Amino acid sequence: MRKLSIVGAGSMAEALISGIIANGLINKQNIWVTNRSDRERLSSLQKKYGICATYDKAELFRDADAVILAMKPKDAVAGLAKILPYLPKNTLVISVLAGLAITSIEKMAGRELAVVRAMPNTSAAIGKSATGLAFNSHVTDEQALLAKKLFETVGLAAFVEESQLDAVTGLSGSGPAYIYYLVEAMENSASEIGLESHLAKELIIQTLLGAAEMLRTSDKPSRQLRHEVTSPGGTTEAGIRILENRQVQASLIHCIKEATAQSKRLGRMLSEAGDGSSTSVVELRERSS
Ligand SMILES: NC(=O)C1=CN([C@@H]2O[C@H](COP(=O)(O)OP(=O)(O)OC[C@H]3O[C@@H](n4cnc5c(N)ncnc54)[C@H](O)[C@@H]3O)[C@@H](O)[C@H]2O)C=CC1
Ligand SMILES: O=C(O)[C@@H]1CCC=N1
Repeated sequence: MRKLSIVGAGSMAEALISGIIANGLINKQNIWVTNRSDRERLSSLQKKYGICATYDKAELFRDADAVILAMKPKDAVAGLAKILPYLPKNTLVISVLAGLAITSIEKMAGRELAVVRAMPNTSAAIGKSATGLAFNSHVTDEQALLAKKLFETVGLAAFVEESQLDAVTGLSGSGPAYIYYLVEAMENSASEIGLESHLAKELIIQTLLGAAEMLRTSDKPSRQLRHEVTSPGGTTEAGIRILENRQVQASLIHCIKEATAQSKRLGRMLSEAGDGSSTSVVELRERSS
């Protein structure tokens, strides 16, 4: 790829930039980035990665093979209205926005576009994202492979049907937050059970790494691995009984379903907003709560 342009310069954009550069997929001077107005943020990215930054849309998009959309969904409609008219005809559009359907992007552009919709997660920052990718019929085989390669620089990438992307968002897009939530609870318990916080953190991290590696390398299903930790009449059994009594597993399933539903709602809201409706993200959140 000769040139990649990124619209939005937040955490997801930075994670992708660092992965792409570390893997040498694109020369850093050919990666361009912009944001809404935070010049300081752009210049810090420029200094840190040696990439280019601009507010000039013609310069940003000139000869770009691909453009990554990486603003927040709430900024999508206004942001896209400003940039879509400047997109060169054959440029591949890659959106990482939660919920935003490929047809909504095409509708907002008012023309046919080659669009890849991707859902990575923040572990992209350390090359460990789990990314789902879908694309429309205007995307060539070469473009689809390029998009996959791009996300493979930041971890695992797999093609899915676009209809599955809300589920990917609810499961692995938001997934790191669920794990951090669990870790918060483990950390908070440490002081109550008499462990010093630094030691507790090391024990927690190693426990997570070990469990993740067991899941990755063992043929045994997660349920069996759990049973192997759980001695009859032992400590794990006593602890898990509390989780079962409080329906923690059912709550987690509910959590993932709700995140998936929110991705769908965001998609509908963005589609309506793109059509000129005045529904805001805040209104949507209120409606769904
Ligand atoms: N943070 C996460 O865990 C994940 C986020 N995503 C998606 O990535 C997108 C970005 O998320 P973050 O990086 O976390 O957000 P962020 O808030 O860190 O960054 C958003 C960036 O977009 C820029 N922006 C806003 N309006 C703009 C406009 N009109 N033109 C140009 N730039 C504009 C902002 O200045 C900011 O640099 C979201 O759509 C989110 O759904 C996807 C997967 C995981
Ligand atoms: O919370 C969100 O909406 C974004 C999408 C997936 C993770 N973070």
